[in-house]
Amino acid sequence: MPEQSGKVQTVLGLIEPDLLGRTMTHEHLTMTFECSHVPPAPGDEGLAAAPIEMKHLHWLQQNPYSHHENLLLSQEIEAVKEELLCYRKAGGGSIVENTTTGITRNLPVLRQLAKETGVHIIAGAGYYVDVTHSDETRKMTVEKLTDIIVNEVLHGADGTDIRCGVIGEIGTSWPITESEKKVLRATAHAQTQLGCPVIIHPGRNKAAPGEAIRILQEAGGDISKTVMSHLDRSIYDPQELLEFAKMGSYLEYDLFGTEVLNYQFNLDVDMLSDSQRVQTLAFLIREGYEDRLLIAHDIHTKHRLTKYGGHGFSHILKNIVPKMLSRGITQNQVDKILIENPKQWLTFK
Ligand SMILES: CCC(=O)NCCS(=O)(=O)O
Repeated sequence: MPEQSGKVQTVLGLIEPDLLGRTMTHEHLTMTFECSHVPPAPGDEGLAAAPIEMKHLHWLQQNPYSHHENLLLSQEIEAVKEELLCYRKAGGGSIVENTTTGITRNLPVLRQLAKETGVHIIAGAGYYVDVTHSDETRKMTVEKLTDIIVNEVLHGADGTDIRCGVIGEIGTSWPITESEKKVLRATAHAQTQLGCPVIIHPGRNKAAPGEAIRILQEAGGDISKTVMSHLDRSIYDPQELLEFAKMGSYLEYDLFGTEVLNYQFNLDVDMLSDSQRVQTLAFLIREGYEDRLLIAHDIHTKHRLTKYGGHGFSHILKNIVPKMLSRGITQNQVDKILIENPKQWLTFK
């Protein structure tokens, strides 16, 4: 039985699950997102190249992926540290940092932030979407990929002794590519060895979450210990959502704070507002899924930090929790979503 059994693995070492407290299960504290740059609309090239300023904020909030500098969250370590201190003051305890290979994971910075702020930080093992896979990664067998992921959890990643406490976010596109399928299978094999939590980033299509879960299932993964991220922009129809929920993964609404007219990555999607996210949580609770729900902000660009006029890491605790309570979700259910469910998911079997 690995030493992680019954514990949560943070970047500072193993902790008792009860120490986690309120937990955001999908955030980024340092990463780069140039792989997802969207060219600006004709005429907006000047805005896209201008420094971030108050007078451009509305444009930036609506076009976050067209501004190169905005994609470099890795430049904001001091601002993120300040945010984490505010998060603690607001009652936050832990954050799962989902940055995987391909989007500039920086484990020494995560360790430093955990030490300086007292927030428990759990780092992610594995690989982001295909477009970030190196030629070397693409050539690897499932066995080799499994070894690498297992090593990142048991011994440390990126040449450090800092150990990851979840596998993911494992990136998938739509359709899921051959290289991503191998990584999914390796994830399932590593999870079988380790009894650890897994978190998946689905492609931007309503069929994508189900397809990723099927691949994991066929490879022996433990779906009850797997989180499906980004449901906010993936499955809208209530019946289709319930069909997906029956597959048994955790259901994560992790784009709280993102309110946009046009979702740049898929213009067919009408992105949920925060009010609609709360309504969806209430719906899933009524349908019996309160033990499966998780929430977060998935901050991954500069403009969502308070330094740049964004909502920051405390938005859920300060604004969304009161809204949940005012819409018939009980304190006990809020605590399940923010404390108990993350604890169950993050504890190694
Ligand atoms: C690395 C951050 C990330 O993948 N965020 C998801 C953005 S979205 O696909 O849900 O728009």
